[in-house]
Amino acid sequence: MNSILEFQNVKKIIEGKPILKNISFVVPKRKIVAFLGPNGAGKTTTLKIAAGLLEHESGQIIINENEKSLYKSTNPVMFIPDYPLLYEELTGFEYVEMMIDMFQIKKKNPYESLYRYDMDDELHKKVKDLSLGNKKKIALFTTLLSNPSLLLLDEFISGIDPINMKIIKAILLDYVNNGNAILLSTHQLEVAQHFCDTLILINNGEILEDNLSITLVTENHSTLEDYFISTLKTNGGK
Ligand SMILES: Nc1ncnc2c1ncn2[C@@H]1O[C@H](COP(=O)(O)OP(=O)(O)OP(=O)(O)O)[C@@H](O)[C@H]1O
Repeated sequence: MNSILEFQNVKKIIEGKPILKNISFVVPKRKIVAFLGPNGAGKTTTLKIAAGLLEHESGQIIINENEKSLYKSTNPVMFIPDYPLLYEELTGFEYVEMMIDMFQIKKKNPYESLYRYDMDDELHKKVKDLSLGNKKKIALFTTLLSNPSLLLLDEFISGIDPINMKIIKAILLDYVNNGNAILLSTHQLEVAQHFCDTLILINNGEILEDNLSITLVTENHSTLEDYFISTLKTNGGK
């Protein structure tokens, strides 16, 4: 099996307006896929549909080779929004404990990989007093506890300093190398260029490019930003 997520002609209408116009794309196994597009292109809507948080009008969504409505086992797809919603009054540690209970994590030591997040002292603070970077690290740690095969990240890599970015990158790389995949929406093209394997480009609810190698893009354009701007221009801007 090579793909973890497949959208086939998925259509979404909101308030009578077509937001996704029969979109099709694939997220392959063991890849970090950059989901790129201008503001309002349809990225968050797509991620929410893939996560099961929004319904779609027509088309098929295949996850791990099962049609979405059929999957029943532990949730294979997890979504982290641009601003993680955590319980602000709990300490970081209490929040982690609560999620371990909630997901009924049966691992011998669910805290085993927590050291990688380098949060020792921070976990004793209330979530509301943590920096955005540390909130994102807690969201990532607790999300990965349930062993999803697909991680959907909406603007996750913004607002993270270079040290935390290095930590997060290493964790996410190990995650995909273990046979999983990530679909990551971002406007930070420089980060995407060095972090992602392939890209999907969406504009105005239509897929302009699917499964395009970022190495190939940067061979033909000086940067991902250059590719993004010129491709959108060719396709009539926003
Ligand atoms: N609940 C809603 N009601 C009305 N319109 C909506 C709703 N949700 C999304 N839209 C519209 O759908 C379109 C796509 O929105 P979406 O948030 O998916 O875009 P995006 O690519 O994630 O944008 P951004 O990069 O700015 O986050 C936009 O025109 C947006 O206004």
